[in-house]
Amino acid sequence: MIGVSFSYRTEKGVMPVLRGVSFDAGENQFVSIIAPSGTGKTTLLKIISGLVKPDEGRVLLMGEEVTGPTPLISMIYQDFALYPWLTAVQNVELALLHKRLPREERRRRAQSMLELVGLGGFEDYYPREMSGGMRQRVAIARALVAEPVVLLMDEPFASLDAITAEGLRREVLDIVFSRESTVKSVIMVSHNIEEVVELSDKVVILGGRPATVVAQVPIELPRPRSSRDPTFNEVVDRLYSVISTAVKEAR
Ligand SMILES: Nc1ncnc2c1ncn2[C@@H]1O[C@H](COP(=O)(O)OP(=O)(O)OP(=O)(O)O)[C@@H](O)[C@H]1O
Repeated sequence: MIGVSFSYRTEKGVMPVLRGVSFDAGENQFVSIIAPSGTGKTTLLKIISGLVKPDEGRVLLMGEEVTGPTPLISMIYQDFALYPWLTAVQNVELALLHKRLPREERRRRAQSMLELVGLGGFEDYYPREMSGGMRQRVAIARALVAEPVVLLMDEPFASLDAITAEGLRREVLDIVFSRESTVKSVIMVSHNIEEVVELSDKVVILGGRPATVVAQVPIELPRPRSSRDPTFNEVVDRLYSVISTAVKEAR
């Protein structure tokens, strides 16, 4: 559960960014956050992950307050954030260093996560030898191997070409909610309304300055979802109109 307010303090003064932003991400729920650029989505993810402290309010994870970075919350970034001088398996192993496991066990867990994301056989590839889609799969494996309860994703498909993004989107739910994954909730920031409808159980719309939650919209389409389905497009159109009305009113 999240309920926070936050301002940046710079030499230019105090800039309120989030005001009373509050929502829940339940068990087995995929929640998307959608908002105009500069509204504070990335700031909100930093607060949820414990990297930034809210001025007011708190983030509760299974009833416990998040007071700093925790292995229970993993993050995936738009630009993958892999170390170029490490191989795929070494990048994934990095997320296990805090666990003080024997080296072989670390390697075994990293390898099995790479298999889960479809990269079995590519363990020794360096990021530069992989496509964007493969790099993002490594980042997903690295996020999952830490055994998080919550997975945060900051525009995870935005750097991928359309076809690669479509393929990875189709698989991502099966991967993050698979038996091998410990993830219970996913919170994704996205600008892409079709993507949000394809993946989400709930959409949280932020708007205004400072940003507040202007609407929360459940997406109740059966899965698997296809953008070629007319009811899918009706939901997309409805969400577009909710977003434009709500964001306009919040200005
Ligand atoms: N470290 C910082 N110091 C001061 N102001 C900041 C800092 N980081 C972000 N901001 C400001 O806070 C506001 C929210 O930024 P944030 O990056 O969270 O928005 P966003 O919704 O993720 O944007 P985008 O969609 O463009 O990525 C912006 O006006 C930005 O200029």
